[in-house]
Formats: sequence, C-alpha cells, structure tokens
Amino acid sequence: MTSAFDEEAEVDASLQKLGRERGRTLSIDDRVALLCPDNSIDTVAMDNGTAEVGPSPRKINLPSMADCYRQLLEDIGEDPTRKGIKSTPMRAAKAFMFFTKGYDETVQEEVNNAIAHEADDQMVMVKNIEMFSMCQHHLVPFIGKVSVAYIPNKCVLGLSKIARIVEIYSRRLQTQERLTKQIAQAIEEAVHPAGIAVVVEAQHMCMVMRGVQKLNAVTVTSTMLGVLRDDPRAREEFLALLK
Ligand SMILES: Nc1nc2c(ncn2[C@@H]2O[C@H](COP(=O)(O)OP(=O)(O)OP(=O)(O)O)[C@@H](O)[C@H]2O)c(=O)[nH]1
Repeated sequence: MTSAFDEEAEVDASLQKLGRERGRTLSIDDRVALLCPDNSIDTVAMDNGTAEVGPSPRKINLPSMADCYRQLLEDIGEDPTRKGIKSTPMRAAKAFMFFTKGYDETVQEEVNNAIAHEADDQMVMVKNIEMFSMCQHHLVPFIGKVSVAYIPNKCVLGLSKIARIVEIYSRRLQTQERLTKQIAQAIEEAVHPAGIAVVVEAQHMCMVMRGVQKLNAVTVTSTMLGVLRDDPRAREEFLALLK
C-alpha cells in the first residue's frame, strides 16, 4: 500500500521533473494539482503574465439544482409539495450557489488596483478573518478564522483585499490544507512579499454533526513562505502577533 509519505516523495520527484522540463521553479499550485488531480484546477493566464488558479467559469442552472433538491427531499421521506417546504428546493439551490460563489470570482478582479508601492518592510498582519467553507468530502461546512501576515517587498496590498482573497478561496468546495495554500499563493502572486504566513483554524461540521462527532476538535493548518518560513526571528514575531 502507498503511504502518504511515498505519495509526497512521488510528488517531489514529479515536480522536479516538470520543473526541469519547463525550465522554472514550480509553484505550490503545481504541487496541489499533482496531489489533488481530481480537483479540476485550471490554470488561466492573466494579463500580467501571472497565473490565477480556479475552476472554469460555471454554468448556473438553478431549476436543475432545484429539481435535485426536490428529489433529495423525496428521498429522505419528505413531501416536497407540502406547505412550508414547497419553495425550499429553489431556496436551497440559491443558497448552495452562494456557498460556492468563489468559483465566480478571481483574485485579479477582487484585488483590482489596490496594490501600492510602499518602502516600509514591517510585518503586516490581518488576523481572525471569519471563514465559511464547504468540505469537499461531505458537502457540509467547515467554519473558522484565517490569519494572514506578510512582510512587504516594495508593495502593499489593500487590507480588505486580504479578506476578499479568503472569501474567493473559501467559498468553494475545499480541503483546509488547499485553502491555506491557495490564500498564501494568491498574496505571493499579488505583491511578491519577502515572506507570507497563513494560519487557518477551523471546525469541520463533518466531524461535529456526524461521523466521529467531536464537538471541540479544531484543525489548524499553516503555510509559511519566504522569510516567514526561513528566518526564526520573523517567525517568532508572527507567532507573537498571532496570540
Ligand atoms: N485532510 C483533510 N481531511 C478532511 C477535510 N475535510 C474532511 N476531511 C476528512 O476526509 C475524510 C473522508 O474519509 P472517508 O473515510 O472517505 O469518509 P467517512 O466515512 O465519511 O469518514 P468519517 O468522517 O471518519 O466518518 C475524513 O477523515 C474527513 O475528516 C480537510 O479539509 N482536510
């Protein structure tokens, strides 16, 4: 049986091979795409030559989604025509579109032009950004908070845009690990900072309301890049600010 470690080693070998073929260092998303080939991640070239990672533009078909919810209601033993839930299928369809609205958004559009030249190279941190996402395994929510820090390298990003980036990637079917990496990569591509740290803390409803039913289990994931990964003093500063 292949272990997770074997899989990692395989991915590393594939990344090195791909990097040699393409003549460049490969990004986190190359790794994510290799680790999660079923995630239908597309790479779409953006005007400025960087890459935005996201699914293809989706078709919105609310009546078809409502039909599915109507069927689901029947399958759980409900009467979808009864008063009170007659409008539920369409309502649920709209709600599900909202839960996954990140598929309709791109970092380029949301960040807009909120990037400014700034000589300051002190750490910027936005912490406790509320996050609502959907587990790709069970289609139930995982909810928590995201903290993002970066050390500017001549450019700073509008503060609200950090929360917008969190929205774009969390409002999709996700794993917490991938969400964490995608947020870090989006900031990397937007302002090329000297270092980035992203920490996500979340409770997964698939572990709370069903399955193992652990009400207090909190999952913490992090991605650290650049000096925030390599320089112990920068890491310490980040961890102190995170408290
Ligand atoms: N790594 C990771 N795992 C997740 C995430 N969200 C859900 N999972 C896990 O995905 C796994 C799916 O395992 P399966 O055994 O196929 O599904 P299951 O029978 O519903 O598993 P249980 O939840 O243990 O009942 C579970 O262990 C979930 O906890 C996530 O964001 N990251």
